[in-house]
Amino acid sequence: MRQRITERGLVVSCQAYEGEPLFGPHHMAEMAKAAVLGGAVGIRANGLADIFAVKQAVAVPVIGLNKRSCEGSDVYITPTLEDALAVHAAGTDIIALDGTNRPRPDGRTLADTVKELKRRDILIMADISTEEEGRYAAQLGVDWISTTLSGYTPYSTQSAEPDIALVARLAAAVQVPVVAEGRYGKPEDAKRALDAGAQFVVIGGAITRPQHITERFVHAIRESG
Ligand SMILES: CC(=O)N[C@H](C=O)[C@@H](O)[C@H](O)[C@H](O)COP(=O)(O)O
Repeated sequence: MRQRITERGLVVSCQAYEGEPLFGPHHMAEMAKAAVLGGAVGIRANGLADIFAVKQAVAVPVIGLNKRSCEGSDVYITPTLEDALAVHAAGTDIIALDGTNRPRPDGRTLADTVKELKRRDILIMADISTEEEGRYAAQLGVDWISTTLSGYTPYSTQSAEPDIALVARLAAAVQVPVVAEGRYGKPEDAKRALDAGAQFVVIGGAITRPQHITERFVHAIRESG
């Protein structure tokens, strides 16, 4: 039985890139266990092997995606219907996919893709970058709208800070639950996003990428010294 995330709270995104010390399903599954011990209400995981391992390791719902760059398309978060079905087959509870209306590598529109997944009763989180994209994805019938891509498309707000204003605008505009994601580095920002109307906040690097956490401390020490 695939699980929904019904609670308000924190979801931890456990992702490492190839070449990083923590890359690999074993490390990500252990990271997920640690996140759940800390109170996470869900885990976000990338890649089929990581999704499978994380599902075995924790009982909370898992949001799965498959990041893949494809020639001729800027869409890389679960870019095709085939990717989405593979993520589903790996056991994920919720599929995260690019929720923008940009051309997709398989030639399907976002609407076609959502329709096919909904026909199979699959839970979908749409990763969007603007209010307009969020409104459109909500209209298509996705289950969550996440601000994941704000700052990562050339036409969205560019900032080093999380886009809490977008969370607030979406929460007022759509009936679908809104997720705050992207550049949440401080607990007080996560709290502000929930106060702005997010159902939950997804935090990645600030919790699960020790090399970046270390770098932040090292820079702060250098600046002060
Ligand atoms: C833009 C994009 O590709 N975001 C990815 C989505 O899965 C991940 O690289 C992020 O780590 C995740 O969204 C959490 O964000 P942050 O690591 O900033 O807390």
